[in-house]
Amino acid sequence: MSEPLINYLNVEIAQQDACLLRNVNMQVNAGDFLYIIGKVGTGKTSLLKTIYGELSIASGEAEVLGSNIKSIKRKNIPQLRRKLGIIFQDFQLLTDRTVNGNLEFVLRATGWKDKQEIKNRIDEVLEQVGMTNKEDRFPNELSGGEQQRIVIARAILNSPSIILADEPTGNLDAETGRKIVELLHNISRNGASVIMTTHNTQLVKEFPGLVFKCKNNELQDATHEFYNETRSLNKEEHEINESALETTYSQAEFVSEEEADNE
Ligand SMILES: Nc1ncnc2c1ncn2[C@@H]1O[C@H](COP(=O)(O)OP(=O)(O)OP(=O)(O)O)[C@@H](O)[C@H]1O
Repeated sequence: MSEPLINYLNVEIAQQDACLLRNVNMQVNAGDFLYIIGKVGTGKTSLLKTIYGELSIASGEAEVLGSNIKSIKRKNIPQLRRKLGIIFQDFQLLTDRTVNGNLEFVLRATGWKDKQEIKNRIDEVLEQVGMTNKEDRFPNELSGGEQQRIVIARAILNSPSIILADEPTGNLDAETGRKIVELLHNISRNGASVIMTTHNTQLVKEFPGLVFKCKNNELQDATHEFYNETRSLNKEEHEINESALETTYSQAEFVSEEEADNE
């Protein structure tokens, strides 16, 4: 099997000397779809920041696309970031440019020169995110969901092998959020790895992936806990008939999620 795209070994992540996560062990392989969940302030965003070189790791060993994150030189960070697609919840499109202008800006900044190639690539990514015919719109002429699609289009322009999405559905209504996660899943099916932080456990259930939870200063593998549904049922519930079981389970799930959030 090929090397993981991201390999973290016993990494400690801190903000201003306050330890957020310790002993982080995380391997991300091509095509993985990985959710990072956890309560507010538990270090999800900080973890993503270490991947794109915005925050140094406090200790341990970390490699991202062959770069050693601990020893990487500041001048080499832009080069690493060009191989990543980064998506934030506040869209950060340039408001004084059209969709086309936003996408062209990134392509030119990353070395694209040929006018026709630029046009073709913009057409391709807009098609991929279902936004053809919107290239002349300014960001304020688009809905939140449409803006987020353009941000995703921008993130995939240079065919990154890793996409980092920090709460990409945070500002969107439930249905639009679903469509965005569906789109990210489709992109990962084409080979990119996606790492997405979220508070929306419903989406995590609906679109399965690997699940890591920031809790008690650790990054815990919660994948099994999420998808092994029978685990949250007690013995009595197993004895009731099948259709009642389904209803009971969705309630039990809801309660246990709330309990988890209230911990
Ligand atoms: N630049 C910074 N300087 C100092 N402390 C910071 C900085 N950024 C974040 N922190 C602190 O680090 C902790 C973790 O923040 P982080 O943004 O990683 O959490 P999170 O799990 O992503 O939270 P949320 O769910 O609210 O997005 C918080 O207590 C936060 O106040």
